Amino acid sequence: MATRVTFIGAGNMASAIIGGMIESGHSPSSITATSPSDAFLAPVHERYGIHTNTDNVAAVAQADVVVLAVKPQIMKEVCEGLASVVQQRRPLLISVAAGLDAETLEAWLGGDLAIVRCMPNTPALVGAGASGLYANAKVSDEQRTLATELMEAVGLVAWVEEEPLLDAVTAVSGSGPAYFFLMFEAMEEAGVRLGLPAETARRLAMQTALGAAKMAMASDKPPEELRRNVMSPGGTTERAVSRLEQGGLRQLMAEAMEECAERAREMAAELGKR
Ligand SMILES: NC(=O)C1=CN([C@@H]2O[C@H](COP(=O)(O)OP(=O)(O)OC[C@H]3O[C@@H](n4cnc5c(N)ncnc54)[C@H](OP(=O)(O)O)[C@@H]3O)[C@@H](O)[C@H]2O)C=CC1
Ligand SMILES: O=C(O)[C@@H]1CCC=N1
Repeated sequence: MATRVTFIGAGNMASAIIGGMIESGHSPSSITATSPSDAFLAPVHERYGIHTNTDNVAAVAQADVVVLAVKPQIMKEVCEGLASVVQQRRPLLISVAAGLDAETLEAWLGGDLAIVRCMPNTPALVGAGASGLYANAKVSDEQRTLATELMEAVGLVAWVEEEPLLDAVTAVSGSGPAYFFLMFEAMEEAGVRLGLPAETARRLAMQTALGAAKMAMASDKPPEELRRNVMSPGGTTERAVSRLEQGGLRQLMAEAMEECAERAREMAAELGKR
């Protein structure tokens, strides 16, 4: 029988993973998603053909894997409500919440449980996600393989052996799509200022990002060399890149990502109080 996966929460991140799983051939009938509101679940059911349920406990009672995909701020309440069924059923638990550490989640769920923390990102929806995974000591090799298979169905998987590194993963890839979307906005606005129709500037910017990522992933050359190949001496790219360097792009990126990781640590401290 197919592995039965229940998502607690059916929002942006859960929908992205569910959409990617189905796209990669996972049977919709083995997936359940929960949310407090039937009105919210109806379109999810309609769109993906999965089971939906407003009752978290009933949905977990049938699950082999439970993906905790609610906002960190309500995770304590949700976990405490699930503790009894989880202790009985003992599924593999995968939390996608930013910040919250495995020890805290395990305590909220009644203790002594296999917990994988996963930091995915929304491009999972199109099978191009990037996830960092960390397993607590109770996760078996089979369960690690199961978590890997589940997340590889929607993109790249990288395991980290030290839990705090998940905050770095959050800064790179969990929040990362937003950095590129912001870059698209900025490139579109600048393209329009240079006279292009907005739609043309947007499509060119996105295709360029896709092409650059594909090319860099297929190449054995580091990004720096690929960049230098675009920069003809005395040419246009050199002028643009020097402006970005003078404007402090690298330092700005370092600071933004440090803030991101710091926020994950703050959230853990704020929410992890038991
Ligand atoms: N968005 C992203 O790019 C990423 C998010 N994450 C993590 O994913 C998690 C979810 O984020 P995101 O999907 O963006 O948030 P959303 O707000 O989009 O989704 C949260 C979902 O949880 C549902 N929910 C609320 N209360 C309950 C409950 N008691 N039981 C079951 N479901 C409930 C909400 O339903 P309703 O709307 O009806 O309240 C909603 O469907 C967070 O912990 C976040 O840190 C991780 C990586 C990337
Ligand atoms: O912004 C957030 O808190 C979540 C976690 C990573 C991406 N979105």
